[in-house]
Amino acid sequence: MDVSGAGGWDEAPWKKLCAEELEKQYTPSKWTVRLGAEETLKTFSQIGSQAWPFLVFVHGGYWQYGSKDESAFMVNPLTAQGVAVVVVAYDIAPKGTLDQMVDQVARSTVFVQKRYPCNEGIYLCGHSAGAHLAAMMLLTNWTKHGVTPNLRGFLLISGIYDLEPIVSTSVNAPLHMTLEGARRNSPQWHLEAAPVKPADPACPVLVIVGQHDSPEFHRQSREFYQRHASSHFPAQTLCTRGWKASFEELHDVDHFEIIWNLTQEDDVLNQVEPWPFPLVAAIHSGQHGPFSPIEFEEGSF
Ligand SMILES: N[C@@H](CC(=O)c1ccccc1NC=O)C(=O)O
Repeated sequence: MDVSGAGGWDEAPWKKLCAEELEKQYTPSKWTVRLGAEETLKTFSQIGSQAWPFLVFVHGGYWQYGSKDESAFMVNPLTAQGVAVVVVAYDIAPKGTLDQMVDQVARSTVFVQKRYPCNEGIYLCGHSAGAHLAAMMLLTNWTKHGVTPNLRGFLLISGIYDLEPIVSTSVNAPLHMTLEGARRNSPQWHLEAAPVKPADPACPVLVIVGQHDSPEFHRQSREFYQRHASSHFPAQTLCTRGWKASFEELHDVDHFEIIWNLTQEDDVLNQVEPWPFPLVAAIHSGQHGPFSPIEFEEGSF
């Protein structure tokens, strides 16, 4: 078939247009009827940047088991109430080292900020080893990441904040942490060593432990939150470091029930009172959502 325009075909209509008119024809924003071109493009580019609150969840599993795919259990109660939920993937041991996992969670948080710059706050929530990784974000120097995430709250559930005791347990077999590596990745020790102050002093940090968590888990949470007379740590704690921290022992739950309960819409963690976060206001205002869960692989940005 002859498509050249020769051989009896009419000349293609667009060929009759001058360069300027052709340009206009192929610039859709010049044809909008309600908003101006610039405003339309700006509005459109923000469709994917809605002003939602984001809950970024970091799963536990002693840095060696668990995955994002098994850890989306809190998505429905939260998305139903207008909170976008991000379930973070990170390379567990033996593939990943503690340093890498900490960096991956930082980069995942930065991803959310860059992808959704209009977010109404990023709330970091972690369970167990995930609470440790989330807690490391309290001490992250964001300048090297090019953006400071809009962190508005931390929910640290049954976490470990001093990794030194872990070095002496079987948990360390696949982790290969040295004492130095353990300290480097211990938020409890960073509170003392690094002169990091909260970027937003109003950012609340809720440290939660289950009533039936072991005494060592209780001690870890309490001492991260606030110094006790018997503490062997240096003087700094979340409270003395200027964080708006609070501590909660959740009644009659163990290390696992404390997080299973997040699947329940009427669970205490999903209700107003123990959450000192503005997230609660967003959850209960009903002005957001419903939304789909957002999941992404670290490194996809
Ligand atoms: N091996 C551990 C399991 C464990 O600690 C765990 C399991 C699932 C999710 C979190 C866990 N702990 C910390 O990250 C245990 O037997 O208790």
